[in-house]
Amino acid sequence: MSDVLTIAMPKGRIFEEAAELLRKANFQLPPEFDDSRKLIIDIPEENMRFILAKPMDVTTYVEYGVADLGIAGKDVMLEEERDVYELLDLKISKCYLAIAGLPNTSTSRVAQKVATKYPNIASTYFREQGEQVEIIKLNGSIELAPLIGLADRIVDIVSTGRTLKENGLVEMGHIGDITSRLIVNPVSYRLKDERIDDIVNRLAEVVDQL
Ligand SMILES: Nc1ncnc2c1ncn2[C@@H]1O[C@H](COP(=O)(O)OP(=O)(O)OP(=O)(O)O)[C@@H](O)[C@H]1O
Ligand SMILES: O=P(O)(O)OC[C@H]1O[C@H](OP(=O)(O)OP(=O)(O)O)[C@H](O)[C@@H]1O
Repeated sequence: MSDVLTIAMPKGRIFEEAAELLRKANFQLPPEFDDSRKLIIDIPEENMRFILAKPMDVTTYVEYGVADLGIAGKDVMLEEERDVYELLDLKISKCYLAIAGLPNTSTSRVAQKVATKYPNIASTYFREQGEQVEIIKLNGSIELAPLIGLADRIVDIVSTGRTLKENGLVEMGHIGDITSRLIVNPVSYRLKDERIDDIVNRLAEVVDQL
């Protein structure tokens, strides 16, 4: 098993679409893959090991080389800025990063508060806009912040727009489109390039048909 290839899979909402993509590309994933609390799943037939990680941590496992490959949202890549290469846009888990707030929120006041799960993306964005803001890091339910006066605006993921709508918030800017990407550790790519290219080609064929 020395040349086993380790792939970091994000648990949560990306998992199902990623697993479907892998199966369409003919990776033989057992039923326990989707229905287990195990965090390490070996697939000897493919000489592969899958580790199941929090979506925000996938780039960390890949940067440190404990996973050769990983599937990560572009949002996580932008936020974490880890030393990994992006190999393929898997075009799954589509959403976008937006700025939002209550209607009629003024943007003129200096040092407005911005709540987000993505402090690096948010500070880069506002710096580029020449706006001075105070970033408040939250771990979820970001839309709550402007409703209770913790922040003036938020930077968060929008998918259907339902969460913004049901909380009376409006979009005030678009930061970027997000999909999940196949990423690789640079050293793994040098050492295992043939196997990795084969995986990329198998997945690319499926992605092209999406
Ligand atoms: N509506 C959405 N909201 C959040 N993330 C989405 C959405 N649609 C797609 N994504 C993608 O899914 C990833 C987040 O997945 P998920 O929500 O399972 O993890 P999480 O935010 O770490 O969740 P939790 O902390 O609640 O476990 C994001 O990095 C993004 O790329
Ligand atoms: O546009 P929508 O389809 O409504 O999706 C967007 C919402 O989904 C995510 O939250 P999530 O469900 O991950 O919960 P969280 O607030 O705990 O992060 C995101 O942070 C938004 O709140």
